[in-house]
Amino acid sequence: MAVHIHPSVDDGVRQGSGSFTGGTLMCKCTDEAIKVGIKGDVAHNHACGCTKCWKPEGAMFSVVAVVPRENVAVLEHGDKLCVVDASATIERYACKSCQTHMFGRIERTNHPFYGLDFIHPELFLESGAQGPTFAAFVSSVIESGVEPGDMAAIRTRLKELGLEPYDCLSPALMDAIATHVARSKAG
Ligand SMILES: N[C@@H](CCC(=O)N[C@@H](CSCO)C(=O)NCC(=O)O)C(=O)O
Ligand SMILES: [Zn+2]
Ligand SMILES: [Zn+2]
Repeated sequence: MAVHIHPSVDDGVRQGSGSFTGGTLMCKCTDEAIKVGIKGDVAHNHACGCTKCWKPEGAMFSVVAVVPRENVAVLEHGDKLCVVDASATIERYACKSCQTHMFGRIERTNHPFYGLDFIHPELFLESGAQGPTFAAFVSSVIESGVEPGDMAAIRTRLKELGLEPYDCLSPALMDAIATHVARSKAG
């Protein structure tokens, strides 16, 4: 079985230039496209198998990364943005016309990732942003209809691409979450 993860990684993961200074994300509309400016490079770029992250047509995984929220600015056609699910931890701002998610924002100030926005680097008009380095919420693709029996091949393919598969986030991010929780409890 040929396993397709995401069009931007299926031919091999492209590493970032290491000197990416930011760029513009554009939605898929051919007319009046939304543009969002991002300052600086992305961090923690990963393939995400969860049901909530935006994926291009036909992709099994999303590719999503974080940037400081103050580095995100809506440049054009922001009137076309709407929040997909206001009850979600990450409020994802999508284009009303083409459904592309432009950025996801956490408003809960006590959340471990408060201050970071989630974006999809494939929407950059420029190349050179950091590439994905792991795969998160891999088992969650089953919730989108993937056959449980296909999971072994999917995890093998992710490893082959250098995207270590995890069923939640990477150890570094899980440690960051646990550290935040421990410090909050310590008051
Ligand atoms: N099995 C669920 C998992 C959804 C989930 O918890 N997603 C994570 C990762 S998104 C980017 O890595 C998360 O933090 N979600 C918070 C939110 O989406 O608001 C499923 O697949 O739906
Ligand atoms: Zn659009
Ligand atoms: Zn996700």
